[in-house]
Amino acid sequence: MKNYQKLKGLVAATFTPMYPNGDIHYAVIGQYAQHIVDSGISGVFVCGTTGEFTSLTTEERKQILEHWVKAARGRFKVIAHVGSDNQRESVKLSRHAAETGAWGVGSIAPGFFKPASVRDLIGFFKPVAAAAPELPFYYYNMPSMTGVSLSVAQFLQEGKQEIPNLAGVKYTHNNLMEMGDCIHLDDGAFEVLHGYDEMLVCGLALGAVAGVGSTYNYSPSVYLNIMKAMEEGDLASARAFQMQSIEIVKVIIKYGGGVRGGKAIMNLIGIECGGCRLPIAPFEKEEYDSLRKDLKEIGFWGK
Ligand SMILES: CC(=O)N[C@@H]([C@@H](O)[C@H](O)[C@H](O)CO)[C@@H](O)CC(=O)C(=O)O
Repeated sequence: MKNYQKLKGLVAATFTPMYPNGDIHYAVIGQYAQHIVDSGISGVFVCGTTGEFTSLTTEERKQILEHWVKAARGRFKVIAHVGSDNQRESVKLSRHAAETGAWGVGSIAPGFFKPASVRDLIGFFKPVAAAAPELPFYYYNMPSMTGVSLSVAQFLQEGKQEIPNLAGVKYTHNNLMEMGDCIHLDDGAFEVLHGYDEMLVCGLALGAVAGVGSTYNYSPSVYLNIMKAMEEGDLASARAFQMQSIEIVKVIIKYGGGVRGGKAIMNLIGIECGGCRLPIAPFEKEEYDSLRKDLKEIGFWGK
């Protein structure tokens, strides 16, 4: 694996811009990338949950990644999510990510047929990571979606023996005890990327230094403020900013969660991400009016 600088700061889990008919609106990615630069975000995680990867074809995922790498122009790190229930598709995506010039790769566990053991999970990921041997590989742990609740610490320790480019884990779970364990495993040998935006302060308190999240796309300053306050040891301010994030997350939950609600907020801030693909329902005009009002009430647009 190449020598690389570990992740630090905010990594935005990107939305996939779409036209009203569901086709990918690739042209938006240039403007979106500039927004990422202007927001002070260090990287993007492309075609993950927020990017609706399960609703995209392999060819679309490749093209979306190519647009992001091109638009980034080295100004921020581009991590390709290459996960799939189909290991062979995942290998193809991983190889493509390396050829395209992605900075790193990540993969979620297969969730339909689930690995029964850590050994099986390692076996599943081994060729995927090996298809991009020079890039850091991150396990995307998200038991709420995959139903895979294997020990992450055990995966990291045993996985490192067989996956030389295993860099760490994108930890989207609220088991903070396990998360802390992973951060301190083998004297901090692994990167642990915090995954739940509404609890970022908890991950930072345990020693995480980077997070991957969907709400960073449209509220970067809230999270940059949390990071700054934590670095300065100003817990009261960090907590106050975290409460702002919680208010935002409460709003997106009301509108169907991070993908549906978040995409609608992106449209409201002027990055035309459009709607989601079914089975995520379209956003109605009246919902936009009500969302705008709810965001105003929590001071999203400023006082
Ligand atoms: C379950 C879920 O979608 N989690 C989000 C969070 O950013 C989430 O939207 C946020 O914490 C609000 O709950 C990210 O961890 C997902 C993510 O990184 C991705 O899109 O790959």
